[in-house]
Amino acid sequence: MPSVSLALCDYLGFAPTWQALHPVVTSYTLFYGILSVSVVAYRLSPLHPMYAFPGPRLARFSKLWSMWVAHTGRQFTIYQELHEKYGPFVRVGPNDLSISDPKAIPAVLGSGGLPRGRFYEVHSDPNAPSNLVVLKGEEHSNRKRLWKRGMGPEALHEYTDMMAYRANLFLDRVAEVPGPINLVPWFGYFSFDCMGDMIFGGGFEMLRDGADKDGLWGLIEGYFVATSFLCHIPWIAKPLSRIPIVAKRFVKLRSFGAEFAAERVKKGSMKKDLWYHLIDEAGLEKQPPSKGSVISDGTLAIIAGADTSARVLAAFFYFLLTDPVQYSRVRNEIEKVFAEGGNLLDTSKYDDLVYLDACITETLRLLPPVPTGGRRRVVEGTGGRVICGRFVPEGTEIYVPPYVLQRDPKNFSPRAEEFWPDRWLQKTNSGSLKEDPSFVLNAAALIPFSHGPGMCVAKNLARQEMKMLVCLVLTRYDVQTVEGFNKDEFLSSFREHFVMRPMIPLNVTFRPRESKLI
Ligand code: HEM
Repeated sequence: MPSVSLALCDYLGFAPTWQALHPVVTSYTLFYGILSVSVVAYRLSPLHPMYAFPGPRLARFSKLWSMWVAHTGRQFTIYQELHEKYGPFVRVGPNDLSISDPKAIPAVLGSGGLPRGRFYEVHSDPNAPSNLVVLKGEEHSNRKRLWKRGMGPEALHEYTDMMAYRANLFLDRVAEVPGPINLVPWFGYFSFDCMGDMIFGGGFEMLRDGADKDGLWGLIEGYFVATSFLCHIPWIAKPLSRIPIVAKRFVKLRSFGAEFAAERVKKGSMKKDLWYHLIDEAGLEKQPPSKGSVISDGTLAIIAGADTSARVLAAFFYFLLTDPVQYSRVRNEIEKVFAEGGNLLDTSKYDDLVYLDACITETLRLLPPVPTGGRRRVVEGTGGRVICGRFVPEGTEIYVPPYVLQRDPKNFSPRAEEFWPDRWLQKTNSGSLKEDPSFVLNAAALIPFSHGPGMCVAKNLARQEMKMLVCLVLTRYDVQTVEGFNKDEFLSSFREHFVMRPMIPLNVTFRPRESKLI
């Protein structure tokens, strides 16, 4: 081989340079070759502290396996199959574990559990202040206090009018569009507009345009695809972010946030929107947050909030539209709760929509928008952790995957893989199944919003937003999937890049109906 390259260099006229470089190149190649072989041998050997955990051989020695899995977008089903094969602990990377034992939920995600892993480093913009998801410890709790104020019952009440405006606009716009409508982007327009109003006092107008004209949604989807790869090699994220062409998504996202924030500050707001709470306009904090950190958090809210809610709405309508019995039950319940002349925007009645609530919960169980979840880390220097009776060495990153837990018959039985909202009503009614020993409902294993200190701040907001739109749509329209819609194909088209989304349209028709509700 060296003689071939020498001959080639000679032919090209590089021979003297090559001769000088040859020993250096050979030493480096040898050094890195031996190093790589030793690392791989160590990772596969019984000397590695993770040796006892079973898992695919390729995953044990290289991150390339995880990157391949991320590339398929089927990480959630691949992990489910691995757990079926290997049991509750699976080694899914050289130093990565996936645990599907519900007892791991408090141990890993709960307070006193583990901090977020290096996974999240790629979600941090190196040129902007950290957002909530990247902060740790006390800094995280301090910032979360502001978020909690912005998501409390009083604040939610304040957002109702904004949501109602967008939900009504949705109804008007779908009636104007000729022919069948693909619900997937339209739910996106709705939830992006809601988030924009709530955080920055408006500005997106995707529903009005019937399009994502500024490419914001596309930008976020691309961001999720990129980060779902990079989170497996977070050490590369920082150097990459210095390359302008790679960093452009961050820069664009940041400038979106900054532009909307500038507009919000200029216009002010008559409402106590989320910005009001995050920037602490009420002056409740000893140390008010910087404008930069609020821009980072506002951008995070768009990234974390719009896509997720839109995906749940699409999944919810999919289940309902493919099951006429459930569809009628939900609509009948809405009409009963609001009775004649009732106001569908009266959110205080939403707690009475028990069956609708069960349907939303069942959707979140079967298709959680963040199906594998973010990793947590056993921090170096802590000496490791015992989790569910097994010693886990320091430096390990741990998944507790919602999709796997929520479809496990040990947690939800019978019909673990089926849409069966009634399972959620057995605990409130003295349902006949409650006494049946084969009936299992382990509500603690339901974690679509995660659990513990890193849990979603906005789960009540998300539920309220979904309920409002469902109430309005189902009472004003008869909605049907178009002829030829293939329900199995739609279901198997879901792909995960941190957030899970369907890759084919959910085409429907809207037929107006008479309703006495307003
Ligand atoms: C159905 C809709 C939603 C789902 C399923 C969902 C799910 C999640 C999950 C699983 C996490 C934890 C991620 C992790 O730690 O690995 C999370 C965190 C978060 N979510 Fe949501 N989310 C939803 C809607 C929203 C909305 C509407 C907003 C914003 C207005 C939002 C803002 C956040 C924030 C700020 C965090 C970080 C919390 C923290 O670090 O303490 N989410 N969400």
